[in-house]
Amino acid sequence: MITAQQLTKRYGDKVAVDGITFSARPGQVTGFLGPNGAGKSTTMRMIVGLDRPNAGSVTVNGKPFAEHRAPLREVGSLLDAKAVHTGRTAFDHLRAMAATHNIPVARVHQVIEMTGLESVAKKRVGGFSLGMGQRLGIASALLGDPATVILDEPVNGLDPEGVLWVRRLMRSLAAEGRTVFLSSHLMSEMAQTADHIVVLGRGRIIADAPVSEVLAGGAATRVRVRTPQTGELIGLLAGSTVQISQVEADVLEFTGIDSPTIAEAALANRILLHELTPLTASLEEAYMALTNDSVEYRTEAAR
Ligand SMILES: Nc1ncnc2c1ncn2[C@@H]1O[C@H](COP(=O)(O)OP(=O)(O)OP(=O)(O)O)[C@@H](O)[C@H]1O
Repeated sequence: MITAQQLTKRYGDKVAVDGITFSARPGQVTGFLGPNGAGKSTTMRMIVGLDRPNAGSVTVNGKPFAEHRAPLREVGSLLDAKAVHTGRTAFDHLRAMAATHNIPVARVHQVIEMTGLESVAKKRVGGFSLGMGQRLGIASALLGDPATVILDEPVNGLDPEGVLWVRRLMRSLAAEGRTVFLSSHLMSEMAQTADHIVVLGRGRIIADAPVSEVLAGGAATRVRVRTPQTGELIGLLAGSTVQISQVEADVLEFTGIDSPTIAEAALANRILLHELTPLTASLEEAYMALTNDSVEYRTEAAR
């Protein structure tokens, strides 16, 4: 369980994390989403005691991270996959970590197997690909068999098979009753992995809800209508709460009105419809709608 209350971090004048309150619960995968610079990494660093909050607090399994006697057994984290001594082999790296916490070597073998690193365990970490580095980072995070797992962008650099593997692993860790907290700037990835998401924008929480709710509430649903009588249908339905855009000569897209209402109005006015399709917003669209005003750096094209 992770519980943050009014958690705040400033760097000089910059407020990186602005009084956020949220929790990540056992048995669930909680996705921590936000555009670049939103404050995700800073929050994660505070959770594991690498950064000190200026105000507020955050606890893991009921205590601040630093107060746990054997933190690796409570919280496993992957914050920077490159922060590994590159001259060591993967096995030696894990064995050295295990030794600091009296974790038996048998567990080192177990996590190597769990993360598919058997064939490279005796190779130097310096020669690892990004994907292997991520696997090693995840192996390190799981070493202490922790109740809470925190991973910053865990699928970064992984190929599609690796992405699928991480997704399944995260689901299985949550199914075992662990708290799984993952960050990403991609909603599409979280949609398939997380039960609950917390969305951050410019250091503040802009959504904290089950994935299904964010999808339903994030963006207005559109309806696509194909009709040879576009002019008549526009004349009939255009109003202050209904927006209509003409997509093709005979295709309109409506927002602010649902498909049964359009069908009934068309029937009553003898307007022929060739197609009537509700277009539910994708999670990606819902996320874009949510974070639209909170992107710190934006390319000209996306403005
Ligand atoms: N050590 C630091 N000194 C000064 N500013 C910092 C420092 N670390 C982070 N920041 C600033 O705080 C804000 C939040 O950064 P953070 O890395 O937490 O965001 P993020 O959501 O993890 O982004 P990304 O997805 O790019 O990793 C950014 O504006 C960043 O420039």
